[in-house]
Amino acid sequence: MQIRSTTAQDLDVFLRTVHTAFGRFPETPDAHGGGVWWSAFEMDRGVIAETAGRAVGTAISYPFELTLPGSVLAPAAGITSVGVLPTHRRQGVLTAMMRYQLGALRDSGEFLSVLLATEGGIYGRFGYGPATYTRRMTVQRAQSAFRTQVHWSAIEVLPRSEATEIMGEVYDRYRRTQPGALSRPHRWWALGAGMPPVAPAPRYVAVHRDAHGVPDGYTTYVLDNGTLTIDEVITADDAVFAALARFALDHDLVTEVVFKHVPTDHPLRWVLADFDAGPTSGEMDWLWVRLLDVPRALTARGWLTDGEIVLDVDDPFLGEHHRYLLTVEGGMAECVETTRDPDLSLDVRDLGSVYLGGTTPSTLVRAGHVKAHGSVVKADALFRAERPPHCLHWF
Ligand SMILES: CC(=O)SCCNC(=O)CCNC(=O)[C@H](O)C(C)(C)COP(=O)(O)OP(=O)(O)OC[C@H]1O[C@@H](n2cnc3c(N)ncnc32)[C@H](O)[C@@H]1OP(=O)(O)O
Repeated sequence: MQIRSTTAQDLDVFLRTVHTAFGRFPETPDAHGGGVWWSAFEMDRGVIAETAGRAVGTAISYPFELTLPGSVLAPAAGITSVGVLPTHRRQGVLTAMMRYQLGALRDSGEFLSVLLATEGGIYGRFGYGPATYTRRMTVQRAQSAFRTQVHWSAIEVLPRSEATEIMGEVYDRYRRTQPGALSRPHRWWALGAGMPPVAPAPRYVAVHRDAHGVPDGYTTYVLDNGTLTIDEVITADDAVFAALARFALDHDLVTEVVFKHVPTDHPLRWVLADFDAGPTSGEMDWLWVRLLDVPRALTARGWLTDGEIVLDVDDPFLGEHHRYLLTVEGGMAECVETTRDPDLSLDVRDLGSVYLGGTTPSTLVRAGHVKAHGSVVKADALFRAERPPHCLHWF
């Protein structure tokens, strides 16, 4: 078997192979080559596995910016379209592609990689840990009174085709403040790549404007048989979120509103007068994080609490084991190798899970994955983020 990087000439064979791996026929792109989930690929970022000159496996990465705690923007390679032909599975093709791809990313200076996993059992062995979570919230309109009245007069409903630029701008402001959020490059919006609501699927877009008429929030939704389903509410302002939620809940012909993606501990539940009016369900992992360079990743993120901690980090896939002293002062961290006794011994995949603050080290200690050599209270306080990380981007 051979693994090689792809070029623009490989697009057809890449798509044929990945569609066969997923058992799906490709959709037809629009006249400009866009409108399908893969249209924003950069083909020089892909890999193909071949046996006897025939493609049997694929993977590619997007050059994202990931928002870290402390509103720090960091480059992150978003791996996607991982597929191995049904006839070639469980023979180490994915393992070989991962080794090639993670090695190439490290060589090019990347220190973080992210992905969305189709199955929870695949990526831990490669050093990825689940790091953001999402769930749905369903509010019955009849029970939807807010504790404090909210007005939404500054909202306008636009056709999807007229809202692309506004959505791109509002999304970009939002994602800079939300730990766990990913950039959506202009090319991605322009080509209508991805999945609904960003792909040109039938959706309405409600845009909220501030006192100067500048868009500061939007929501994309569709109403079917009394259920108004909201794909995403995008704003950096919680009051605007409440206004857009009220708009949806005040919509005629609606019996319930389903917010498809809300982060853990979102204030919407508390905005409702009746706490039980916003039950949540369908909690799932979303973004998985892999640290490719532990000191660079740890010193890149912002920190809310001063302190120091010694981490003994095992990386079985890359065959590495290092002990680091992390010292945080004034929100900035230093990270150096040390021989001091560790506070925590952990696998790099578990470090990926706590990195954005979405999972506490103590949860993983209680799960038996992470070993604490003493109290874990300090580690929990250190890794906390300003708010639970959340990612809405599908790729
Ligand atoms: C980021 C993304 O793109 S997610 C998309 C992932 N792709 C898919 O779901 C498409 C359908 N599935 C596939 O194409 C393939 O089955 C893949 C890509 C998931 C796995 O490819 P393979 O070449 O079979 O993996 P490989 O042989 O390298 O397996 C490595 C190890 O992972 C395990 N593994 C592989 N797939 C799975 C799985 N779905 N669930 C649990 N374990 C798995 C294997 O058992 C093996 O374990 P071992 O080392 O203990 O023997």
